[in-house]
Amino acid sequence: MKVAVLGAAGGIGQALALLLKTQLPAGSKLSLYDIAPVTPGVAVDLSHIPTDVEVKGFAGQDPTDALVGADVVLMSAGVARKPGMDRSDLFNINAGIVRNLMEKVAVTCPKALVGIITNPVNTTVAIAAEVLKNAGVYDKNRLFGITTLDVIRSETFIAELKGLNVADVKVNVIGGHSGVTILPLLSQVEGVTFTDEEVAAMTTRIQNAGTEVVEAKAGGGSATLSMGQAACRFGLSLVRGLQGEANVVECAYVDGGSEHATFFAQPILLGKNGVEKVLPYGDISAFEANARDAMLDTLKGDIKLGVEFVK
Ligand SMILES: NC(=O)C1=CN([C@@H]2O[C@H](COP(=O)(O)OP(=O)(O)OC[C@H]3O[C@@H](n4cnc5c(N)ncnc54)[C@H](O)[C@@H]3O)[C@@H](O)[C@H]2O)C=CC1
Ligand SMILES: O=C([O-])CC(=O)C(=O)O
Repeated sequence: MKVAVLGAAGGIGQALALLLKTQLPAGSKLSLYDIAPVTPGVAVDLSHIPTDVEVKGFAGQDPTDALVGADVVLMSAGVARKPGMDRSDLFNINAGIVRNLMEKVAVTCPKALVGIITNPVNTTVAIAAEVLKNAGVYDKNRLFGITTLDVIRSETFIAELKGLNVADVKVNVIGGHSGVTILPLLSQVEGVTFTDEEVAAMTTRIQNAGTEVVEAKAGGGSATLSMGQAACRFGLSLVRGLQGEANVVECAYVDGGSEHATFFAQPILLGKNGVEKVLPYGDISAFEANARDAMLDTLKGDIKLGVEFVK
């Protein structure tokens, strides 16, 4: 199994690479790419950790060498938010970065499962899809916007509020990955009841959790360590699916035939070809149905921006 991380010298990339070096199945290969010249050194550093995962690092303008033979590509290349910015403010720089990297993915490892971390995810995933379509290699089951950070935040915050063991808390987060498009389905969390006030406050906290980190880091970037953990969880789930493990389910932002929008985050069953099955997200409360319907214009606008950028 070969996993490539693009943007590997950054805050997320280094945390993710460390977690993958220690958690990928024995015999895996980890390929690190970033434009930053330090990247081969990051790989040498990691290679001194005694696990059976071979690490190689690549720097420079061309990711091709890092992508050859990749089964999974996780992309966090790009710029991060500073206080006062919205995720959509990253579009101007990150749209071109994602397009250029995806053009290389399309040529070098068109069958790889690709997980996009780079913001604004609602838009960058649409960009990635258009690039793959233009290259004639698009498979909607192999492209994912990684929204796992919204899931792990939800699990953490709910466990804290309700005094639960976080390992027992499971929650689906649907929609997209910014502001009102992030919708945790609190009504489905087993063994927990929330007052209306708690639902409103918890939903807002989860939607604003990225900003919480951006403000706390005071100009030093956005979530990197929790995102490293989230991307590792999702990347390992992709690998487990590829290896034929049964019942691997994650929420992700996919082109899954949703009635709501071309791309929509919801639970998916992962398998040997990526998305095995898009799962229904189940019954939701009136509050959640309202929030879902209210987000759709924003989400569709974000997607359109990505499609038009490539056209
Ligand atoms: N999906 C999600 O839930 C989350 C997404 N993010 C996003 O992830 C992205 C990365 O965040 P950080 O790692 O904190 O940023 P960072 O600035 O620490 O790292 C980004 C890395 O990308 C590299 N890079 C820039 N252009 C590149 C190119 N053309 N090819 C290869 N590498 C390139 C930079 O050299 C840098 O090492 C941001 O867009 C951020 O908004 C952040 C947190 C959560
Ligand atoms: O908020 C940001 O800019 C980074 C991000 O996507 C998150 O932490 O959820």
